Amino acid sequence: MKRLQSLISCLPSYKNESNENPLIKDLHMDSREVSEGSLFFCISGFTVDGHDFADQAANSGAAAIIAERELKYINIPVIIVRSSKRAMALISACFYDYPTNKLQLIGVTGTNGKTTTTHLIEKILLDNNRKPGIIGTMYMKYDGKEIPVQNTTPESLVLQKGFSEMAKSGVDTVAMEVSSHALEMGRVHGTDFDVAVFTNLSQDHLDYHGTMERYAHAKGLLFAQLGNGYGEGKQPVAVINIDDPYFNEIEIMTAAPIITFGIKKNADIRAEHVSINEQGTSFTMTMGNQSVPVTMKLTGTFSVYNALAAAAACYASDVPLESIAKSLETLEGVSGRFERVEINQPFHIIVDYAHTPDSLENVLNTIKEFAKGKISVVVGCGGDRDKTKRPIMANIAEKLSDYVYLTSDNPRTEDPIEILKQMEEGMEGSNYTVIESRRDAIFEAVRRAERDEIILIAGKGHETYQTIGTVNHHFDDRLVAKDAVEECRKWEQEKE
Ligand SMILES: CC(=O)N[C@H]1[C@@H](OP(=O)(O)OP(=O)(O)OC[C@H]2O[C@@H](n3ccc(=O)[nH]c3=O)[C@H](O)[C@@H]2O)O[C@H](CO)[C@@H](O)[C@@H]1O[C@H](C)C(=O)N[C@@H](C)C(=O)N[C@H](CCC(=O)O)C(=O)O
Ligand SMILES: Nc1ncnc2c1ncn2[C@@H]1O[C@H](COP(=O)(O)OP(=O)(O)OP(=O)(O)O)[C@@H](O)[C@H]1O
Ligand SMILES: N[C@H](CCC[C@H](N)C(=O)O)C(=O)O
Ligand SMILES: [Mg+2]
Repeated sequence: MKRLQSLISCLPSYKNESNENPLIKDLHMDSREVSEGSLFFCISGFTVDGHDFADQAANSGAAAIIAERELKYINIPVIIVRSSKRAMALISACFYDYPTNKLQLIGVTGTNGKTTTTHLIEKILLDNNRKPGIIGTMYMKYDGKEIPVQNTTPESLVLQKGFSEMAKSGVDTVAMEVSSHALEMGRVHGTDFDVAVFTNLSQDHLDYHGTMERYAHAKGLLFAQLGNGYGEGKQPVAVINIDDPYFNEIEIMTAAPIITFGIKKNADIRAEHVSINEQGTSFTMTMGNQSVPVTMKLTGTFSVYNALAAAAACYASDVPLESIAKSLETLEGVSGRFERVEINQPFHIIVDYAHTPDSLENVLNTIKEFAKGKISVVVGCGGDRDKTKRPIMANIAEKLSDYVYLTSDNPRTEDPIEILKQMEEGMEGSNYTVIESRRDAIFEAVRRAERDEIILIAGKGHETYQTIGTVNHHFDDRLVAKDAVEECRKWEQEKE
């Protein structure tokens, strides 16, 4: 708890016409959650304007309000700022006593591989007797708890509270995903990163960023803020994929020392003698004159990149290279990423979170390397998201497989049939079918599967819901695939 005046004194500028100095007990940006003594932030959102809920917040006991314009008929202090979101980030950090100064914080950004890399980092740290926390697409996780999150990178007040709880429970290092949306909207403003990791950049989120240049710039903001307001005696480090075409755009954004990683170019941490098979990958991880062999169960060249990114981040966080290699060897995999569904069926099912052109291409190319039979793909594209990736993803699925089932992902508020039509524009031949219901598409793919075929079910990975309209329905690709195999078995037995 802090007094209002002390909280607003952390802002670079504000207008306050009240002399009151109430005790602030909590921070809220949703009027429906406001309780007695809260500070309410009016955020002008994409759907509604939080300023319209100021009176509701005041009626629910808010002690003061932060807004971007004067508000009429409100009889609690209203502090005017230029950006409520940025002010919220700075005040949240202050309210929770700057928790990121007390933690080693590793931020991971890039189009693909963030969730995977943060989990690799978590594994390495756990094996090295550290107490890691994770924040990302799947959850906020620490001390045996998994707390659901609404966004990959939560809003600043959720984030700072999370850091604070983590620090209190003894977490020493946090690996978090930092999305381009969060960077652009200032959700991580006021957060003190020790290590910033760039995995890669390829097409996604053009609905939001407009162009690849703007998208790259947003990712670069993580590197621009690296070392700002830095805790004494600590040195920030940037970990950057040197093989990525956007390396220069990212590297130029920071004054911090850089550790590069890669396979093709001369990187600081690099993988040599890379060998990939169905069971996983093996390579030699080299840094300076140190070389360690690595064998891991994650497969595909993209997994080697994720391993190198995690290795470099952990190395920058004082974990020796040999320990890193050992931890990578015993990692089982990350939920919904290249996850196999095997219940003794004579073909294979892989569930993967590929929901961008690049990730789909990577996963299918990996599958092609060891496929003994046909490859089929069940794939859709999310609604209310980048429309331009839809035909591209469909085309990649067609080019790199034998048969495609175009289906729904999370249609959200869009018409699923319209999304499918846009995907279909990318198809050149006729080896595909359109089945709107994802469940029916998975069942059809399983029903038609031949011996040794590999069915890739792409796009939803670990998700346990499907968002149709604004409603989340329970849906888990892995469970539906199992149901399909079992149902097909029953049909076969009935036929005999
Ligand atoms: C486009 C976007 O980022 N939207 C985020 C935004 O929602 P919004 O602007 O629609 O909010 P709004 O409904 O207009 O509400 C505006 C304000 O009024 C308040 N309000 C609203 C109603 C009410 O009765 N009272 C009230 O006070 C709201 O709490 C809010 O403060 O603010 C919400 C609350 O924090 C976010 O959860 C929401 O993320 C949505 C779910 C989302 O899908 N975001 C995506 C685009 C995103 O951010 N994705 C990245 C990951 C990308 C990647 O994987 O690379 C992420 O970090 O999650
Ligand atoms: N380094 C990589 N390069 C390209 N594709 C990758 C890489 N790592 C993972 N992928 C693919 O991307 C999918 C998503 O991986 P992951 O969840 O780790 O990414 P993410 O960056 O966290 O995604 P999101 O933006 O949804 O949070 C994986 O299922 C895999 O298909
Ligand atoms: N973080 C990603 C998740 C996409 C997952 C996919 N299943 C979809 O719904 O499009 C996004 O917001 O674009
Ligand atoms: Mg993620």
